[in-house]
Amino acid sequence: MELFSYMENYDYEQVVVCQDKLSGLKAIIAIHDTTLGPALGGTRMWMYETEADAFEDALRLAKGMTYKNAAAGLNLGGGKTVIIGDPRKDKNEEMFRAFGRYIQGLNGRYITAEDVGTTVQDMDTIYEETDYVTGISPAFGSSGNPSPVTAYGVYVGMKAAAKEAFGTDDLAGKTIAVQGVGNVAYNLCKHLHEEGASLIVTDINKESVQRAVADFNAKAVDVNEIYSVDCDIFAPCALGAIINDQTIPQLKAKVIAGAANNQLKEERHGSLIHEMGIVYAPDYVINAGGVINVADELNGYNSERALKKVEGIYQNIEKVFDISKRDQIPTFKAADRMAEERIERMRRSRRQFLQNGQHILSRR
Ligand SMILES: NC(=O)C1=CN([C@@H]2O[C@H](COP(=O)(O)OP(=O)(O)OC[C@H]3O[C@@H](n4cnc5c(N)ncnc54)[C@H](O)[C@@H]3O)[C@@H](O)[C@H]2O)C=CC1
Ligand SMILES: CC(C)CC(=O)C(=O)O
Repeated sequence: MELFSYMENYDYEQVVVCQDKLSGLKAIIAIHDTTLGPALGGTRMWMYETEADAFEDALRLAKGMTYKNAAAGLNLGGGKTVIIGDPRKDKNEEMFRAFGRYIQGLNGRYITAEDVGTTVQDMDTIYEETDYVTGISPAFGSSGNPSPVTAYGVYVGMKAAAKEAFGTDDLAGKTIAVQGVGNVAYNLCKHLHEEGASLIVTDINKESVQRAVADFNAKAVDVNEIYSVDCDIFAPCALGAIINDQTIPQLKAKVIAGAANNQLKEERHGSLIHEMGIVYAPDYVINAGGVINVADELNGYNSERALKKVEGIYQNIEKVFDISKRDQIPTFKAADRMAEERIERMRRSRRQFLQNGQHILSRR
């Protein structure tokens, strides 16, 4: 990847590469755009096969956060971090404390939280070194693990997508195929099971599958079967780029509505599923519950206020469908249009987020 031409092409502000030999920290902080405010996005820890894969994931995720925060009506820009390593065996306290010092050095331009492979405990460790972290333990007056709230947002967004596809937002009796039953999707399955939906699940982690089968009477399938099972709704809740040339021909679902970031491998795949008549709930609109929840910490966390805003994902998904039909464009483009119009309106009045005065999260 030619990093500078990629950054120039997609308007990235900053990429910070961090290493700490003692702890083994290898992190890439990507800040895409801070027109709306400080960049907020989670920290993902994953066993990337190559450094190029890690850079690509960080950059794609960071841009996704710009659009997610804009579309959710937040005064936040987009950024994300990836840490290269196995979250099950490479973590140590020094790693996250060193990472926290790198974040503190950005002086509030980037605020982190959880994502795949990181936990509330990791955020608490980061909090030892920097103010610019959210999703930390409620003991600190914070919002805790964002995953259950993300799951609730995906649940209400999925209901809006079902109404568009089936004429009703009642999910009772619907068959939903869930890819990846981790933090978010386990909580999503709880909501769906309680509403009377039938669940088909898969995961590379067998224990996660067994838990979903036991708790929600889910049917388990192999990871490669999930795309072709007979279902009404496909819910991608694992990693990105899974809507692609290999998987699209297998799909039987009428709706795609899931938590995973960057579900479309390329934009053309969003156009392809639109032409096939599949109702696609854009990933960064439907999965914004987590960031809406942690963003509420910037005003002094109030769970009731945050959840009320998360429920608005239902109307936000409906707004995307309205734009798609009005302008005759795929839903992923309608979501981009909604986000870009908000950013442009704000860009006319200010440029990058610069730290002036006391940052609300600043304790030092
Ligand atoms: N945690 C949150 O609040 C938010 C998460 N997201 C996105 O939602 C997705 C899930 O996030 P979490 O639940 O937090 O992560 P997680 O790591 O708890 O769950 C992901 C699950 O997917 C499984 N998985 C990975 N590759 C797979 C594959 N090829 N096939 C089947 N399963 C596979 C993993 O084993 C894991 O159980 C990610 O894309 C994340 O970026 C988006 C917004 C907020
Ligand atoms: C609070 C975080 C989970 C936000 C984030 O990184 C995301 O929505 O992907």
